[in-house]
Amino acid sequence: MDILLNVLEDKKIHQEITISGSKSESNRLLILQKLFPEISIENLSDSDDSVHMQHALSTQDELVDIGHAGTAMRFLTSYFAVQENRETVLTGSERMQNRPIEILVNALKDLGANITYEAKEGYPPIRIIGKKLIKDKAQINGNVSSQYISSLLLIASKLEKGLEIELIGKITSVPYIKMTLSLLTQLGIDNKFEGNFITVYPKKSIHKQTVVVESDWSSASYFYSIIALSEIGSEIQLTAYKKESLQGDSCLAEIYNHFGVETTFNQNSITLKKIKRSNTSSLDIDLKNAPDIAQTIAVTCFAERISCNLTGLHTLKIKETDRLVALHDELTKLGASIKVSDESLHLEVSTKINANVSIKTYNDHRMAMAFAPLALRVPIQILDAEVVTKSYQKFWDDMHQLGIKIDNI
Ligand SMILES: O=C(O)C1=C[C@@H](OP(=O)(O)O)[C@@H](O)[C@H](O)C1
Ligand SMILES: C=C(OP(=O)(O)O)C(=O)O
Repeated sequence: MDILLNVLEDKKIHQEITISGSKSESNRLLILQKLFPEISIENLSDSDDSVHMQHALSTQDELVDIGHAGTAMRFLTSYFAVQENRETVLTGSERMQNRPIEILVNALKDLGANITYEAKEGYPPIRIIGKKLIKDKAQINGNVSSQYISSLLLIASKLEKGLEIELIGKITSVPYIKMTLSLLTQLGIDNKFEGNFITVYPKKSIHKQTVVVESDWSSASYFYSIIALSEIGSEIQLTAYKKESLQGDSCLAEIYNHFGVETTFNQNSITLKKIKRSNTSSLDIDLKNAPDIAQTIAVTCFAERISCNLTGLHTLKIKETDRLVALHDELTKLGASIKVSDESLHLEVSTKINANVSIKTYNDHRMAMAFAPLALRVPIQILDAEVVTKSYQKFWDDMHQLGIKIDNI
């Protein structure tokens, strides 16, 4: 489905939007619920990635296909490794078969797991013969994806002696590791993170409890961008959010101050308000702790004529697409002057934004959603717009609710 977003004429926005639960929290809790049936979950994410996770956890089929869902691929690798008497072939989309998994597989094999590659060494599909793991110490490289670490942490309390993990090298996407540990703590599973060592203590069962998932902050980023581009006085209220978030992307509230967007925390929601024109001409932001909002910020800077230097982006090359190349190519079509390296992006101030450009999305939900706010400036075409469902089912309905007229092309 290719679509045209017409220019939003009335840029004074006043709307309320409800966003579904965080896909990161949801996919952790779905694994934990399978290990500890005492857990009930509220405000679960309705994303494709969480649907894939639920399906994978309920089927008895040998072949489990998780589509594009990185968290499902990584978290289920450890989960199936400890399912005794079960053999699983875990696979995903063509892109998933090119997203590396070797670091996690090696750590699990060191713990005693039986995992082999069905095709390319180091990549899905993988064959997992579930068994009891008896070792309690692992080492893992922390610089490629934090999901490998969260994956081990999620099963750790069910190992006989728990697990001590030594993280080697620099650690990336740390808030996602802390999210995993905070959820364990909330459930009553003891753990500690000191220096480069994380320990999770064994736990057989927990108290019956309900966990309410906070709504997804990465999804909120597109509304931050829209408010940044809107008229002064515009407001969007988003539910259900809280100040003490487990999600690292809640740093949006601070970052978007630079664009004149103020965040107010209400009881169960946030209000984003455009309070002033941005007086920033250049931004320098390290996003190693919040890689998923890099595309949103780059597009906001381009539209707001702010130059930016985004660093800490080394994980972007192995996400749904190579996001650095995708951003470079699509922003260039719009008239941007942009340079990327393997871990950074530098954008100069552009004098104009080309209209009616077709944005390719490369099977990446965030490419479609990050470019959508440009409809506050120029008409823009988004190709394969249905990709958004990976994380945000009703994204285009919500854009329509804001007043953006959308035509199929
Ligand atoms: O653990 C998680 O839920 C996630 C961790 C991050 O991945 P990396 O650790 O690979 O950067 C993030 O980009 C992804 O969208 C979700
Ligand atoms: C990188 C992402 O997801 P995953 O790695 O879980 O596929 C994302 O949602 O931006």
